[in-house]
Amino acid sequence: MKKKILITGGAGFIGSHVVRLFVNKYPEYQIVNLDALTYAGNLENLKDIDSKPNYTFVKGDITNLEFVTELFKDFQFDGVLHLAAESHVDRSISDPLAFITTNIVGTVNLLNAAKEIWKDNMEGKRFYHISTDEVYGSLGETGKFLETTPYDPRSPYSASKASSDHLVRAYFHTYNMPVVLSNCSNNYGANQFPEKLIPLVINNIKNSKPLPIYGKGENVRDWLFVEDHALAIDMIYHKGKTGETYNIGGNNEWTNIDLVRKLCDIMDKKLNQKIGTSQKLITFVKDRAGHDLRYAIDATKIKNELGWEPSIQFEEGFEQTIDWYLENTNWLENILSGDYEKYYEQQYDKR
Ligand SMILES: Cc1cn([C@H]2C[C@H](O)[C@@H](COP(=O)(O)OP(=O)(O)O[C@H]3O[C@H](CO)[C@@H](O)[C@H](O)[C@H]3O)O2)c(=O)[nH]c1=O
Repeated sequence: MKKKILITGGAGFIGSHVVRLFVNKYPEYQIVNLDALTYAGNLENLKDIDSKPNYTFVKGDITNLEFVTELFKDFQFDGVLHLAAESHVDRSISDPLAFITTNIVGTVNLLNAAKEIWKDNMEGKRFYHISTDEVYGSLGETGKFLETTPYDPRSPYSASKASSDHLVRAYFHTYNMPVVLSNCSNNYGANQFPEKLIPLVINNIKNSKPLPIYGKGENVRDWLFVEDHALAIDMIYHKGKTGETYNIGGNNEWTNIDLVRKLCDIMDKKLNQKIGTSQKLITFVKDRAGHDLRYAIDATKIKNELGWEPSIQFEEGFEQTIDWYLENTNWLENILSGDYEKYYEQQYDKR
């Protein structure tokens, strides 16, 4: 019988790349994509694979325990890759409760449902929790996050993810749940909702709108191509050690202002504009509350134990990403027809 794998949040940004990889690479698995299709989830992201025989989509909310319990009973999953989450830091500042509910309660619902169907035999089962490097807090100008770095989350978003990480580990220690975790740095690539820095800047340049830079733009992020993240997830799901955590990063640090300037120059070339045109749109705005200064990942463990390292050079991935957003204007228009415009105006008004 085919192994049944549940991927939560599969219609979202990172989730859609993981679903595509698993559906194409593992015809011997039945992949079930569970997604609530909130503002950032979009089935258009998966239209190339949605008629494959080993793929099933289920619309549903992980915060609904009854629904989750029934789903696990019906499908009897062998494995879970849990990516469903509220993920935008700014939204967590205006509405923390949504993050607590989805990221913490939602994770516990999945853990409980898996525990229930696996209680007699955990052999060959796996619960993989996909998380963020933001749980480690903020670095100064030097140093990197290791798997042993103490947790120090500073936004409602990162606190909710830290909490869910702790709960997943608690289920490992208390109930012997066969768990594995990973914490990844900032991702870029196709399908990312344009509230995040890179697609937001691309979209705003296209529409000659201001490019809001929080504070002085000196905050540093470590950028990883999303398809490389999906490959790391595949490796960890299949080869990671039970109970372990793996940090994933791009070894590719940029200050926000340098990244945005680079993006502006590439966009000018692509739009046949004079170099410097897009940079004029850069607007320094009030800083994000509690804005973490720097994230950087030490990805030695995953390299040494599993042989993973980023395969796509930043220049190549970045160019590919920009082209994707320029070519997929319908995707941008469709996803923006939801609540984004309203949200964006509210964020911007506050500054
Ligand atoms: C949206 C926006 C962001 N920024 C800044 C804030 C951050 O320092 C940097 C990137 O912002 P964001 O794209 O929102 O991403 P960030 O807060 O780093 O968090 C991302 O990366 C995390 C991993 O580090 C993920 O866990 C989060 O889900 C993901 O949203 O750019 C601006 O200066 N202006 C903006 O308009």
